[in-house]
Amino acid sequence: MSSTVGVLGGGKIGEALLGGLVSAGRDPGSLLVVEAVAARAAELTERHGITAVDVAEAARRADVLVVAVKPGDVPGALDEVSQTLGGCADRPTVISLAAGIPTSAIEARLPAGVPVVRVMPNTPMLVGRAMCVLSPGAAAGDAELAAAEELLGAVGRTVRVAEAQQDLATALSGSGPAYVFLLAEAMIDAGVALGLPRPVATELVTATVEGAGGLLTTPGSDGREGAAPHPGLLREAVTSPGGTTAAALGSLEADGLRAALARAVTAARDRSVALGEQYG
Ligand SMILES: NC(=O)C1=CN([C@@H]2O[C@H](COP(=O)(O)OP(=O)(O)OC[C@H]3O[C@@H](n4cnc5c(N)ncnc54)[C@H](OP(=O)(O)O)[C@@H]3O)[C@@H](O)[C@H]2O)C=CC1
Ligand SMILES: O=C(O)[C@@H]1CCC=N1
Repeated sequence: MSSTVGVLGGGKIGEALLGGLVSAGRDPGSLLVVEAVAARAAELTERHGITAVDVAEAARRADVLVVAVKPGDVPGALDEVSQTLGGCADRPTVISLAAGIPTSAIEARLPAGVPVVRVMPNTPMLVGRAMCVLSPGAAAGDAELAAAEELLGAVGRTVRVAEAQQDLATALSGSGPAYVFLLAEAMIDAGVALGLPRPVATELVTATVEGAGGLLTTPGSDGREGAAPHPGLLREAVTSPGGTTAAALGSLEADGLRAALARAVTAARDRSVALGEQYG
């Protein structure tokens, strides 16, 4: 029998996890959601066949309790969990998806010894293509970390990092899908501005992003066997001498795209640190 997973917060990332797990074949009967907005809870129940419960029931029944509320709501949600867990012999592993909040701050609000794993996921989880970055807290051993990896491995890839690197992981893979969506949106708008019908521009760009992602993740696609594809080599393969791509890349470099991205990732990293200081 599969373990019971309770998710606190049925928002964007909570649904990406729940929906991704159901799509990956998990029994919806093993999934609980605690959602503050009743209409949203009903929507999730209807859409994914999962069960909406209150926080006390989730804390009592879940083997794994996933915290998927906004960073500012984490202290309040953990206090509610803690009240229930105080009277429970069996305690779940707590997986926190909240940006910025250190495991030490989560542990401090829970009964002593509750294992905590900090995870930075991303929304491609909904379609089984998440990047989940994991760091164990003080009371999480190999068994809890392996269980978290097994759970999240069903909806994408997992990687372990030292907790000190979580804010940077948040800036790259947590927020990263939004950078790609912005790029896609801007490309579509440019195509429309130059005369393509929007549906055609959208199909061209989305297929291009998907295809480029396929090259980036297919070993040997840059002509080198046995090594991870290098983005620079893949870009060179598109760039004919004196051609259209060189003209476009020259324009992007002149407009400072690389520096803009570096500043954006730094801003996201700094914001993650600040969220931890504010709510941790
Ligand atoms: N969205 C993303 O791509 C990612 C998000 N995260 C992290 O996941 C967390 C959630 O983000 P996201 O899903 O985008 O946020 P959302 O606001 O979409 O979802 C949070 C949901 O939780 C509800 N909620 C608030 N407090 C409680 C509570 N005590 N019990 C039950 N439900 C509650 C909120 O209701 P209400 O609206 O009424 O407050 C809301 O519906 C954040 O900590 C974020 O840092 C991590 C990686 C990626
Ligand atoms: O924007 C945020 O704060 C969250 C964390 C990473 C992605 N979304």
